[in-house]
Amino acid sequence: MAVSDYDLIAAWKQVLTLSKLEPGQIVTVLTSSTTHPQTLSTAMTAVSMMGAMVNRLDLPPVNAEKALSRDSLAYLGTTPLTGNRAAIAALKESDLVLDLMTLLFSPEQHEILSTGTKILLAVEPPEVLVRMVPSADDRERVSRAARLLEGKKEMHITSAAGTDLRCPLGEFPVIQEYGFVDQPGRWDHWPSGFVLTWPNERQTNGTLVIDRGDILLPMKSYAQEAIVVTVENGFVTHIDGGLDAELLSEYMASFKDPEAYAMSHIGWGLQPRAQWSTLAMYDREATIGMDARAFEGNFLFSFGPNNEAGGSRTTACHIDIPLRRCTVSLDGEPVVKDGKVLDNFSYSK
Ligand SMILES: O=c1ccc(O)c[nH]1
Repeated sequence: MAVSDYDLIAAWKQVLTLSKLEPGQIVTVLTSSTTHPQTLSTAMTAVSMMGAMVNRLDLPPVNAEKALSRDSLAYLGTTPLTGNRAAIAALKESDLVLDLMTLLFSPEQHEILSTGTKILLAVEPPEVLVRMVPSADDRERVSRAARLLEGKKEMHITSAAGTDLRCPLGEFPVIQEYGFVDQPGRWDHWPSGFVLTWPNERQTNGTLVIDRGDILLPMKSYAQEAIVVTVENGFVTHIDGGLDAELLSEYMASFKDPEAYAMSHIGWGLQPRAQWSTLAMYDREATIGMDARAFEGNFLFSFGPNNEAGGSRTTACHIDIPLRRCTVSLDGEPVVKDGKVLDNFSYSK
């Protein structure tokens, strides 16, 4: 559904206000060849309307010779910033970077954040941005879930489909994604609405069953039949099933990188305006699938990098898989039951 400039400018002003943008601050909008023109023009207009100074830094796309997909989250690590001292210097000097290109999981992103620069990723289509424009309620919902996760020793995930995975916790921080950057040095992603952390390195054991209807990203497909994934000491050792399992296996194997099989982030969805069914309404390349990552009550797990959380794994292969109908327990206490965020923590729309 098309969006008017008026509505998208209003959405940008809401996000920038929640991100505490001040008059006179410097904002750099980071773009590349896939940046949506309306997202770009309305971002620059909204920043100027709020009295901040706006730059645009346009960088050429990279990885074409390596990536098997045009999804900006499918091939990670090297970005147009890699080795680009002048561009990195400009972003470090900015108070806020609006990333309309995708730096996520890049080492350079951390270097820039460490100077206090805030980075907000926004690459979904305009109507998805407007539908899930973040709110203070989103932050409240996610931060309450984060407080539940802080300090816990184990996340145990089960499902009727057969998932039974134990993830010892404590080595990595809890990360909140609620769609705006209200603290210096914070990164966030608009749209989002989930809490995540990483399991202790090499300590996850058990089985993950990707059931019929669960979503594979960046494939952006709904599994047609169950895929059974075995995890031993933090790494995937078996991927069994039919064609979907074969496609996932072959894709991961194409990276020829053992780190691709490592457990990456785990957590659960908390965005009531995100829907499991949305992905079925879009062409594969029209979205990066944030509805799938954020719909309320999912169990979102991933394989591959952990540099986002301070780890050393920067593998280019990054798989995100949100499961429906799981029970997620923290030190024996369920926070999500059969895909429903528990009443004491559920949130009105
Ligand atoms: O916002 C995101 C997007 C992808 C991902 O793996 C984590 N967070």
